[in-house]
Amino acid sequence: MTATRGLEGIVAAESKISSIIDDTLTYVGYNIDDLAENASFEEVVYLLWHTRLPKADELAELKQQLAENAAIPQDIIATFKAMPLNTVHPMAALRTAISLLGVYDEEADEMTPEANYRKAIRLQAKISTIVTAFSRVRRGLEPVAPKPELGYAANFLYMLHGKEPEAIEIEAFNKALVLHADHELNASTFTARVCVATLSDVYSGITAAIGALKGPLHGGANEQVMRMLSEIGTIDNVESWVQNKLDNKEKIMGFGHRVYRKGDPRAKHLRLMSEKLTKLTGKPELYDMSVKIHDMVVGQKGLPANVDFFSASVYDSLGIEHDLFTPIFAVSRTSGWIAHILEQYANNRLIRPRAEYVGPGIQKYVPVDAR
Ligand SMILES: CC(=O)SCCNC(=O)CCNC(=O)[C@H](O)C(C)(C)COP(=O)(O)OP(=O)(O)OC[C@H]1O[C@@H](n2cnc3c(N)ncnc32)[C@H](O)[C@@H]1OP(=O)(O)O
Ligand SMILES: O=C([O-])CC(=O)C(=O)O
Repeated sequence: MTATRGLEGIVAAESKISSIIDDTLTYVGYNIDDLAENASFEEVVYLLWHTRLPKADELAELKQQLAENAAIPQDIIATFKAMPLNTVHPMAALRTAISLLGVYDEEADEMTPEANYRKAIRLQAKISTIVTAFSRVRRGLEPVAPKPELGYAANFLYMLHGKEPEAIEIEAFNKALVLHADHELNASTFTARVCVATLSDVYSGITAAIGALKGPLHGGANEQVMRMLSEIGTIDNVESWVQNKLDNKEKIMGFGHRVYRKGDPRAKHLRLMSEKLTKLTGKPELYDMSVKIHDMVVGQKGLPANVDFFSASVYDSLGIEHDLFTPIFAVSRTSGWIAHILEQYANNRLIRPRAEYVGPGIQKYVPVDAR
C-alpha cells in the first residue's frame, strides 16, 4: 500500500453534479461561462439539487420557499451576542450557528429524501440571514429581516447593509454566488460527503464542510488576498513585495490550483467585475495592483489566478468586511455541498480509505516507571 499525498489524482466518487475536464467547469453539463452570464443563483441552486434547470413555476416556488424560510431562531442571535465579538472569526461563528440550527430542527435526524430536501431549503434560506446577522450584531446593529420580494443575491446585500442594493451590485453579487456554487470534489465538499457517508445528518455535513472551507489553502484564501492587498497598500510597493515572497518561496494567496493547469475559468469573470466595480467605487488602484501581482506570479511561476484572487477586490468594492469573504463563499457553496450530500445519501457507501503505515515496527509495552 502506497499513499498518494493529498489524494492527488484519485477519483473518489461518481457525481452528476459538476465536472472539471480540460480546465472547463460545468454544472450538470452547463458551461460555467454560460451560467455566469445568464443564470440567477436560485436557478443554479435548483440545477444542482435536481440536475436540471427549473421551469418558471418551479423557480418561483423555490424562490418563495427560500424567502419563507429565511428567519432564524432568536437563540442564534443571542449566541452571537454572547461571543467574544472582537476576536471571533465569522467562519467560527458560522460553523457554530449552523450546528446550532441543527439543534433547533426537529427533523434533523429524519433521513427520508423528502425531509432532507426540506432541510436543504431551510439551510440555504437561513445561511444568508445567519452571516448577515452576525455581521450586524458585531457592528452593534440590529439584524435586518429579509424582504421576500428581493432575490437571494439582493437580499444578502440588503440584510448586510440595511439598504436595497443598486442593480450593478446585485448583478455582481449574483455572479459571484453562481461562480462559487459548486466545484466537483474540492476539500470541503469531500469533507461533507465523508461526514454524511456515515449516515450522519445534513447539519453535521454542512458544519464539517464549513470547517474545511475555512482554511487559507481553500476558501479562506479570499480573505488572505485582501489582507495582502491591504498590506501592499500602493501599486509602487507591489513589485518588491511580491518579489520578496517569490524569492523566499512563500505562497501568494489566490494563485495555483490542484486541478486546473491553464487557469481557473471562474477567475476571468471576477477579474472583469473587479475592473468595473473598483472604477465605480473610486478605488481603481485595487484592480491595478491585482493585475500587477497577477502578471508577476503568472510570469515568474506560471501559476494562474484561482477563484479567490479577483473575488477579493469584488467583495471589497461591494462594501463587505474582509473577514466575511469566506462566509460568503460558504453561503454560495452550501448549494453545492447540499447537492453532493443528497447525491451521497441516494447511493451511499461508507467512505473509509486506508493509510500507509510508516511508524515503528512491533514494540513491547514498558510500564511508565520503567521508561
Ligand atoms: C477555492 C479554492 O480552494 S482555490 C485555492 C485557494 N488557495 C490558495 O489560493 C492558496 C495558495 N495556493 C496554494 O496553496 C496551492 O496552489 C493549492 C493549495 C491551491 C494547490 O495545492 P497543491 O496542488 O497541493 O500544490 P502544492 O501546494 O503542492 O504546490 C506545488 C508547487 O507550486 C508552488 N505553489 C503552489 N501554489 C503557489 C502559490 N500560490 N504561490 C507560490 N507558489 C505556489 C508550491 O510552493 C510548490 O512548489 P515546489 O514544488 O517548488 O515545492
Ligand atoms: O476545487 C478545489 O480544489 C478548490 C476550488 O477551486 C473550489 O472549491 O472552488
